[in-house]
Amino acid sequence: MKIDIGNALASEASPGVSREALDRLDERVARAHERIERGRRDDEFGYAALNLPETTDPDEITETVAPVNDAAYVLVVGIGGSALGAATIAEALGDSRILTLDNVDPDHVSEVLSLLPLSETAVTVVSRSGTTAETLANFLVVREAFTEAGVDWTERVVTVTGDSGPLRELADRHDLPALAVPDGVPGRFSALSSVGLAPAAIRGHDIGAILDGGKRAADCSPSLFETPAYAYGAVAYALDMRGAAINAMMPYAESLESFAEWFAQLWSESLGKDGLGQLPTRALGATDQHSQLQRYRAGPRNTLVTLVRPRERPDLRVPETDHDDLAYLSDTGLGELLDAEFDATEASLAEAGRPSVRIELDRVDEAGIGELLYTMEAACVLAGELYGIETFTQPAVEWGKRAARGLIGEGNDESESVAEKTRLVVD
Ligand SMILES: O=P(O)(O)OC[C@H]1O[C@H](O)[C@H](O)[C@@H](O)[C@@H]1O
Repeated sequence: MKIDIGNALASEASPGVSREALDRLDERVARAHERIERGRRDDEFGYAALNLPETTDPDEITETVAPVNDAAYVLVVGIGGSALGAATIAEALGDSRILTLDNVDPDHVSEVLSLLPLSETAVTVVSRSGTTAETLANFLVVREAFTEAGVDWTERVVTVTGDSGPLRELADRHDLPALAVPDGVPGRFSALSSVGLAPAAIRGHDIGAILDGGKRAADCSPSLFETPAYAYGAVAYALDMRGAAINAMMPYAESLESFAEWFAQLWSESLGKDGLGQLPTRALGATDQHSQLQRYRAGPRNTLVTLVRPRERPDLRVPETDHDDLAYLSDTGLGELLDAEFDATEASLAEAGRPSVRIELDRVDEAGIGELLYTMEAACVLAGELYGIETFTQPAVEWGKRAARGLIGEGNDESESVAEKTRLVVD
């Protein structure tokens, strides 16, 4: 994987970071690296996630899901870090038979359940805490749909959860295949564990190759000039400090659209603390080139655009035509056109002096997605060290989670403050 930070330099863009500032920042990166390595060595909470390519056992996952590996479809029931990694991997591998329920929208849940052939569907129900209301509510609905369809749900469900909690009790009571969420790994950093890999394993994908991709990125040296993950984390941090409060993640591949969603959780839950942190936004090239690019290039100077693409992709030729006006398209490929769009967007931003970073992976395949996920996680951990915040907690999200539980349950302090909210209603 290559990361090009040239268009984020102060000589090219505003906000931008000067070479001298980068050299100074590199000294802080070296100290942060030491801290990260210590955390990895001691398997400290959060830092342990960066060991997953080594510590995750792909055979254990494959063996545990074996009772359901005849499934034509997999339905992932989870939310946040318990869903986005699996969805990102499924999309990158081009597997549209892995579907995700990560919202409690009744119309959507009903539609998904009515479309799936349940007797040929495996369900992975995933919750680190085992208590998340959306996941457990969806699971109860899914379970009932199986029963109504005359399918024994206990034969179709795999659980992925912690050592205790309601989901673990359920797995024990019904003797369900159960995978453990590894200790010390927050949900948004768990893509390279059973959490992200179990659905792909059920569908017969080579999850070992995904982990091998992670290993390729895991050997970090203490300099941003040598480690792509650190280059990205350090530059994003430095640009934020200079006013780029928004980080627009813009992959040029449909197979990476969910990756941008996964990145948004990683970046915002990890770094949005103490009044700090970039707001990650999601875009897709070339589609959003025809909408959001206007704002990136001509709006406030507060946005870093992160452009991501594979260096190789299968192409699809554009047929020849006898229309003179379209002749320039003849004998090109859609992939070639997409690459030209990527280059044009990058140049357009540079021409207006707006910062961008280019991330290129070899291919969107098992190793490619493993490497990309790991690189962004390491970038995020590095950025957290530079900000000096607690990267691995999410107290603001937990508040909302408790309030929602209080509102539909017996009430609590958080749900009371919902009722006390000031209203100024216009009807
Ligand atoms: O895996 P669970 O315990 O069900 O949690 C699912 C999600 O819940 C919350 O929203 C957390 O802030 C997320 O980080 C987490 O990924």
